[in-house]
Amino acid sequence: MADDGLQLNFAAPTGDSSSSFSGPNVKGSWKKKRIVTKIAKHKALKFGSSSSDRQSSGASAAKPTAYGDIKRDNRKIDVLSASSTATATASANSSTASDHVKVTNPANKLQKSPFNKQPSSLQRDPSAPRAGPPPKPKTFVTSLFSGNDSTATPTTPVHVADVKQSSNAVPTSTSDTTTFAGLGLNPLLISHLTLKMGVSVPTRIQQATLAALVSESAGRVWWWWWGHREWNGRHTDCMVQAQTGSGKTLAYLLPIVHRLIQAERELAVDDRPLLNRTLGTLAIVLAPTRELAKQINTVLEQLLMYSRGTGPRAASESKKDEDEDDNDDDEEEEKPAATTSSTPKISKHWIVPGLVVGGDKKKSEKARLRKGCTILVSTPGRLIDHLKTTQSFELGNLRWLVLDEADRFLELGFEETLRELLSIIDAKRKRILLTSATIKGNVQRLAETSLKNPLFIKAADDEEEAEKKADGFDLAKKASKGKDFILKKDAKEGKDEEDEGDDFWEEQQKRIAERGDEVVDDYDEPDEDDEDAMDVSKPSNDDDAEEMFTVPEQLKQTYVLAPAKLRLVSLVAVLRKIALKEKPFKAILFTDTCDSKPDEPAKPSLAPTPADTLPPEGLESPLFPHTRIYKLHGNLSQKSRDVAYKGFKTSPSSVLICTDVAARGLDLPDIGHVVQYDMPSDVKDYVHRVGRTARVGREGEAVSLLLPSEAGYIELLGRRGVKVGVQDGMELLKSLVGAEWKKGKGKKKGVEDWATDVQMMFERFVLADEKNLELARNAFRSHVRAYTTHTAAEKRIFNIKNLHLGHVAKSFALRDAPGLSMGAASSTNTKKGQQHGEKKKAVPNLKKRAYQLQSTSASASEFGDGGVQKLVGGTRKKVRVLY
Ligand SMILES: Nc1ncnc2c1ncn2[C@@H]1O[C@H](COP(=O)(O)OP(=O)(O)OP(=O)(O)O)[C@@H](O)[C@H]1O
Repeated sequence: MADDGLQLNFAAPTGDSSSSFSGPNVKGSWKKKRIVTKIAKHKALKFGSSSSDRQSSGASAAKPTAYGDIKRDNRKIDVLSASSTATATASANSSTASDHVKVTNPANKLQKSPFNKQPSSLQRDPSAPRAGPPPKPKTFVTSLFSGNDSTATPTTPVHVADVKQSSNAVPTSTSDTTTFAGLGLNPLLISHLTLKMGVSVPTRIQQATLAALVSESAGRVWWWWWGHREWNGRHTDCMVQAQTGSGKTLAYLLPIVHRLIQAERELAVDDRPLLNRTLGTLAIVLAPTRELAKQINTVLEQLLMYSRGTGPRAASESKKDEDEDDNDDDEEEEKPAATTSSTPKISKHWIVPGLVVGGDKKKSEKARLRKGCTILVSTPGRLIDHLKTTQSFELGNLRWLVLDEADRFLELGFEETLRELLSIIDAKRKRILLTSATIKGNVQRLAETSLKNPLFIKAADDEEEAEKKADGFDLAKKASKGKDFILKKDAKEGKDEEDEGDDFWEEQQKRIAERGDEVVDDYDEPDEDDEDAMDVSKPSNDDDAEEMFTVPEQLKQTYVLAPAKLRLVSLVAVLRKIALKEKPFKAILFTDTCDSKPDEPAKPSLAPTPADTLPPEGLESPLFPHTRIYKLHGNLSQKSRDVAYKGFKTSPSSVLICTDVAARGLDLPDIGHVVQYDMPSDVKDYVHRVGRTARVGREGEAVSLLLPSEAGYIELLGRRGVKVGVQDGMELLKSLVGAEWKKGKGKKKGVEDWATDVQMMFERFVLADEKNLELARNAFRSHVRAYTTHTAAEKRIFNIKNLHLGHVAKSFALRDAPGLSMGAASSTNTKKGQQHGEKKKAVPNLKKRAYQLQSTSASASEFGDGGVQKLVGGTRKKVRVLY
């Protein structure tokens, strides 16, 4: 091991943490002691020093544990079969459980974690020579496996989640009413979808939206086009909800394109179409992130190739326009689109896609808008910008507005912006669609106040319901918590259950009127005197807290309870395990924040190079052979974002370290794994994050790393319909064996040694350079800051007062917790908000939550016994701001 002034010690800190620091120079005997300790530990690990050994050596309180006996059988993930009454040990012995995930209730039984080793002196081989008290080492001594939080090791399984059939897959059984043709989709589109896009059967949500928005008699197109708002009975607007990866993008694009084609045909006079791009923008699709907007635009471009075959004019229109528009040449004549003989012909193509997103050149966007973009995909900030500054942006004929990931807009503080936008186009609009896998109360509120008599369209969750749908277009009509209104068969004939629906909306209106303006307090510290509020097993009072979610059933979700000191090595272990098992593989690694400075990685790089050299084009780390690691977060330049995203997509084996900027909508079919190093600040984001894998019926796995103190999160997820099984933490660490940056570093003796070595590699890497150190410190601060931003429902679990900052520092490869300045990020966020034209009041009130903590290396060291409590002296208000 390179001499970095640091030695390892598996002895746990005693009550007096300072004893771990300085002492007389007894180097020789210390080394000897360490060797002896290691031998004893190695023996214990290798030859079955299990609970009984530990009990006899002072660990008598430790019970057999659900995860963690190192000598246990070699199952990869601890995917356990369990009944509600089986004990964890029984579960562990089940051998046929590989298809099951054991879901435990962490709040049930708590016991010691194997992560939390007894002092190594207690494990010493009694025959080992030892004279007198152990000498105190001169150097800084640390152990990953002692002094860990062992408060919440789950043991009692409460639910077995059988892996069912894929729930977001394309249905296998079809009938007339569940095919594109049966649903009345334009034949041009059907043949294009089948021949060119590999889409031959609609997914359930596509069936539902097509049934609602397409199955109209052709004659109605006239009425629709010329301004009859309520052409489909009474419903003009829709909310569309379906699981992640269930095909929502085509679910809303297909009806739009279909309608435009129909309108073109209906309105042609003597084969001369009346419609052309000079009508301006007829449909706008808004996406919360640039990557998602680009992805939607790509799908749209592919779809609009329907009429071209070999002459994809519209698809290349954007690119061509960009080039032309850069020269500001807007004199271009419309040219007829080429068609192939294999697809039905239309005389001229006029549906032109357009993309305007932040980070792109505004000048060329303006020129494109001036020429006319029939369907425009945009991010909200840039759209507002054009609405305000681009005079030639024609919206007089706008017929559709789609908010993809609608709830995300509201979270980002765009509610006012959206209302502004809706009010601008309200007089002209014909249809607004809100879509998401998670439609929260805030979206419903927006719908209540801004949508006209909306339909709630939800995909059937199971085959049975899908079958029902085949019989009669079930459309969940209106949403209320836990209550859907299903349109019966006769809805198709124009008889829906509108009375019931109207009552619902009237009630909602009343509720809003009674409630008055809501004051949102965005840092609601849980009241510790309120027992209910602090009890994780009880539902929160949060208005949205008990919303139920569904995730794809074929998605295997597990969690690992890793004490803070072991979080970093556990993360490496998770990724190594994937890398060793699957070649090639793609994984997304979510972290909670990016650093506040541009172009710095969200976390210390997973490669042994200076942290800020994790470049857009990625790096390979010897820890994960043949795997390229990329980073993506909102503070990167657009160019870096594009390069990183493209690199991640095209590399055979790759990991994308990212923030929630990649949580929504991104569709990469080959992502097999999602890893969460930090939990998102809202359960619904958990659903979106894990939804990056297991798309359209494919397999996928999601692993979350939780602190023992956060174990209540699993119960909370369970209450919201998301069942997560447990993984064996110590078992997982076995994949660290062989992990090193340089070969030949001496014989490793056990998993703990490997884990410690990996941790040391990171720490040395961070210590090697002041810049790395600062990056790691920033990441630590960002993390602690982000920890305070959980929703009210989760603050009981993610309570900053539970954190041991010294241990948390370890998870950032720091040896001591740096000082915290909680207000530091507000400026970044504020800037961001302003950049998006956000009103001041919509900016999260960071000032309120930005209490400042002062730490010293002694009090916040991993050896200190204090977490935040010590630093804040019990309550936040008493904190002194020292710098
Ligand atoms: N009918 C279909 N048959 C086969 N594949 C489909 C079908 N419809 C969509 N897909 C594919 O499914 C994938 C996921 O689609 P999409 O991104 O629209 O899902 P989503 O529901 O919007 O997911 P998220 O909620 O995560 O944004 C895409 O790769 C798309 O090409």
